[in-house]
Amino acid sequence: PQMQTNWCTQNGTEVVENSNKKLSPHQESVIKKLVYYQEEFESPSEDDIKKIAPFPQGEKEDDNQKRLQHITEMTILTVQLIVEFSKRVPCFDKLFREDQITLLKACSSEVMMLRCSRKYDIRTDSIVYANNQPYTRDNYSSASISYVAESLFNFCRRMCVLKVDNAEYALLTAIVIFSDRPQLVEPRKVESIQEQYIETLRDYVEAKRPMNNCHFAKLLGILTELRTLGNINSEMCVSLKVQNKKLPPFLAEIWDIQEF
Ligand SMILES: Cc1nc(-c2ccccc2Cl)n(NC(=O)c2ccc3c(c2C)OCCO3)c1C(C)C
Repeated sequence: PQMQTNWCTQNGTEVVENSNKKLSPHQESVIKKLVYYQEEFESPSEDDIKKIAPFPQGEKEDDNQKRLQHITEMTILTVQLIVEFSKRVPCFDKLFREDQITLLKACSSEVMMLRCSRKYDIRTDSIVYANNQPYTRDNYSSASISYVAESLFNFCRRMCVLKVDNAEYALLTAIVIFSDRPQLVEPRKVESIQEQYIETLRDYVEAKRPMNNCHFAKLLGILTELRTLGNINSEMCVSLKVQNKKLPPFLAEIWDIQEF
């Protein structure tokens, strides 16, 4: 049935507007594909997790480095999943290899935060990740990076309140991937691809929640927040380096920790 929105005009006569714009078949198939690959590359496999050094239990001081090591190795596995997902996002293969790498380096920490928020459990106020170990508050504090945990968990709670569904997560991830970044060879091309994903998200939200016209705006607000969180991550990487808590080469390279 045609969903209808009744708008009352000043003099009280009713103007009936047809509100549910349908998604085009193309948009439907893009969303289906994104959600499929989002599930496919959601968490590291059991075997991969077995290869990671176990998270040291107990409160020994020097274990801080080992705890950070554990978080770092889990992050490396997750970033690799993000790379696999990106390769299957429509239009990503239309970009120069150079721009694909620029986009992946810049979006990986932001997509990581987005992934964490999908795993956030508001009841236990923790991020229930693959082996429900690495991204918990006390793991962050015992890895002596507790100061960022607060803003990560606040972000996760905000996402929870917004009740973002799988399709919205997948579209948001695509929009984050095709964000404007420094040194792109084809910035206009990346921008026009992003615009298509933003339009699809808008049409999806309109079709799903016709009366809620600020939900889409709130979803776009998430992008700004992610940009800030990603920047804090970069600053943290530099400060870890200064504290001589070296990050593995893989992360140092993708997060551009300059060898100074
Ligand atoms: C190995 C490693 N893995 C992560 C990470 C872990 C989970 C989500 C996103 C990221 Cl980037 N981080 N970054 C953070 O944990 C991190 C950094 C800054 C933040 C932040 C997080 C989660 O959260 C929001 C505020 O700023 C690190 C380092 C560099 C320790």
